[in-house]
Amino acid sequence: MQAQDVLLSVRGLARSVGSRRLWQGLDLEVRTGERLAVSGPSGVGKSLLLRALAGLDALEGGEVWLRGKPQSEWPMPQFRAEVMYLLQRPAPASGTVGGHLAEPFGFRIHAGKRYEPGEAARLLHHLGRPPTFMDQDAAHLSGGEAQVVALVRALLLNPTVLLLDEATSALDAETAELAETLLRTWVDAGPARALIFVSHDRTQQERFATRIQPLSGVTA
Ligand SMILES: Nc1ncnc2c1ncn2[C@@H]1O[C@H](COP(=O)(O)OP(=O)(O)OP(=O)(O)O)[C@@H](O)[C@H]1O
Repeated sequence: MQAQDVLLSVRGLARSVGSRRLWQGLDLEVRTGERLAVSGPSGVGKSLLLRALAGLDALEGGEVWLRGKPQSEWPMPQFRAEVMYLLQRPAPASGTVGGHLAEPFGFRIHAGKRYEPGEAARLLHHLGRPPTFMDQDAAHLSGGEAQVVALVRALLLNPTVLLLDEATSALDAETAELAETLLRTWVDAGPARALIFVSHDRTQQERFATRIQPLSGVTA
């Protein structure tokens, strides 16, 4: 593999909460085509690691790199358009599902992208949602439906790296596997895509990950 295959990496990352040091000297990287699982016991800092990778929390030590350039040198909106973080409980949305999916295409940072309703419908269909789902009230979705919408919204925006923080945890087993198929296809379609995910479901980790990185194993 070439150095340019590395899409996202961290070097020497440190994080404390209060007086407790969670990790320091943490190194990690994800390359084109990878589906990296970050594993570890509750409270080890998996979510905080994904938040650091996404540029959502200030770094205490170390540096995050995207495609060979430090996070600090990226305009943050552009960085966040390339490194997208999906959390377990997506923020409440308003309007219809279709409107919510189309909304970010009106943001300046996504100006070069075009909303394709047909593609949105195809992805929703793959995840078992009927055509009428587009007209449903986005504010009153179930936990699993909200995860489906968040996932489809992210895929439509086509980032470079997707960070999934228990982002399929509310889905039934069948839909979770359909989501994995969709994500696998998305990563493989490239040319330069990868994802990092956190899941408490050990069978999902083993089934879906191309590599598993134990967080405790990288703590200095
Ligand atoms: N904003 C915060 N302020 C203070 N402590 C925090 C904050 N966010 C997280 N923590 C603490 O940091 C530690 C790591 O949290 P994090 O959510 O990253 O763990 P995790 O490994 O994802 O856990 P889980 O598997 O239970 O989701 C926990 O002990 C948590 O209580």
